Amino acid sequence: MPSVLSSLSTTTLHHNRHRFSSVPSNSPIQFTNHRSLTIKSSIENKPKSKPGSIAKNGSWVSPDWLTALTRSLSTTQSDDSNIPIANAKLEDVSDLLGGALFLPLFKWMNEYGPIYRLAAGPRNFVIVSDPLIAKHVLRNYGTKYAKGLVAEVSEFLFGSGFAIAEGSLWTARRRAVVPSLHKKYLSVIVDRVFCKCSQRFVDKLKSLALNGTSVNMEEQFSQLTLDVIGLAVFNYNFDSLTTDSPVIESVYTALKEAEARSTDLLPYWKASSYSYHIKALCKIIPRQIKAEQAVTVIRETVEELILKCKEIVEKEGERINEEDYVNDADPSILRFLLASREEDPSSLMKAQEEVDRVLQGRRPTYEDIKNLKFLTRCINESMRLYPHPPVLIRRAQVADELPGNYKVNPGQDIMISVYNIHHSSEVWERAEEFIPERFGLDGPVPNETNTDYKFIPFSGGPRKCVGDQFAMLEAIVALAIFLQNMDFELVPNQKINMTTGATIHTTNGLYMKIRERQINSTTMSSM
Ligand code: HEM
Repeated sequence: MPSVLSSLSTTTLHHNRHRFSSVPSNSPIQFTNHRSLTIKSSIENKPKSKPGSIAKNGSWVSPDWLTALTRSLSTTQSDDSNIPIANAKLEDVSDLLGGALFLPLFKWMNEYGPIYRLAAGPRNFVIVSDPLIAKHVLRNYGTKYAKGLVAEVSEFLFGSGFAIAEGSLWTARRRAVVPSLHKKYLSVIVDRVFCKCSQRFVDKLKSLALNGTSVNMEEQFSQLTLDVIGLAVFNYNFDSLTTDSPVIESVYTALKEAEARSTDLLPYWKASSYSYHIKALCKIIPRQIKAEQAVTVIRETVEELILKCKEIVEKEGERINEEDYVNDADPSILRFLLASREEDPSSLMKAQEEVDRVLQGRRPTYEDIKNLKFLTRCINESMRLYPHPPVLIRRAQVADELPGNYKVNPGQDIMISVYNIHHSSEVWERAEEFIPERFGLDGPVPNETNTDYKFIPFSGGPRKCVGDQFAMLEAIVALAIFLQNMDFELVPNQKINMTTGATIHTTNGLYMKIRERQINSTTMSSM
């Protein structure tokens, strides 16, 4: 584990490289049957507290100022929770506030175990890195747990939108949206939307390849995603592949603001709803000005889309509820898969061979997807290593006892670190390595149920992502068409730092040299 810790402390993907390799037949990570995976479990493991760093029942030794603050806030309550308290250091906290939120959480998991308490600003969070505790919390949404803090800090962006709504409003919206993402709809948009947008995407890349310039692939994939969601959900052509769109930057800014609000020492933005003076203050604070401008761009775009959509629907004589639209897609599964390309050309070659064999040079159809098994596992494995969002947030509604005999009080904020669960060596063999075969090519596509919450990129329980099939199909089609048409290599010596704005992305982009691929048609047909 020390090597993992040291590589993470650099907070760069560049240093945190994965060695790709295949799983030997005697590996403990195998499908035992077609329904479930056998993977090491972690719940039996007791917290690995360092001697002297924390005392039993949460009293602290050598607390930093933030830990001390938590203590002062909670001294009135007796802590019989059994949950160890992480000793937050100033340097860790600056990482937490300005950089990639999930990296210090991983560091503390290795010090304090699969559950610990952490002070962040005036709040304290219980950080969960164990699949069974995550399962308990996520599945008990609606009875024992709510979204809580997520709704509070994102209200400025989403209003009472679907993703953060609670109670009967959420139930009604979920019931309305889920049926619209059914198989028939998905099979139609594979050709009409995913293939169409991906083809435009590679056509643009081919022209960029002629210039020989380095291409920021993160930006290109973000534009592809925006085009897909515009066309699929709103029947609207953003055409952001050929014209600049301010929406992507605005979404990043707004999500970063939501994340910052969850750990702000002084939640002054909250007071703006009742104090004129503080409201005025928000108008001159640069971070708030930027956030407000971003939200305006997003609102105007969404309003324009809804108007267009209404026109279309009214022509077709149907009614539509404007708040039932969502856009949660993010292409990082693609870009991080590509980032790993340099480290094991054999995985890339295997994926490219599969694409050539299955597609024989044509565009993918819905029926082809189930045969692109290795490509799908590469995406699953990328989502294990780079889950976005890397943390899920819930708030306890009642007193509860978590698996492992940990107690939480009503109102307790909980962060489920998906990143920690996915990177834990207690949960996964060779957790830091990129091994697409770990999921087994002939078994089911991994999800929270068949891995018992060890693999939860789309969350689990009642608030699980409704767009998981949509997102997977989009990624498979886009990547298949990309690999079919292009060869690429990372621009050497670039530092690829991770950051978060609710989801994982890079700080300065991800640059690649790309060129059009020459496919030998005789080789292809002989496969
Ligand atoms: C790779 C892409 C995606 C990932 C990793 C992802 C991940 C997630 C996760 C983790 C949640 C649950 C958050 C929680 O439990 O608190 C979620 C919720 C949601 N996602 Fe996705 N998502 C993706 C793409 C999409 C797409 C394409 C759509 C729509 C077509 C979508 C629609 C939604 C909606 C509506 C919710 C809220 C569900 C609810 O609260 O009941 N997502 N997503």
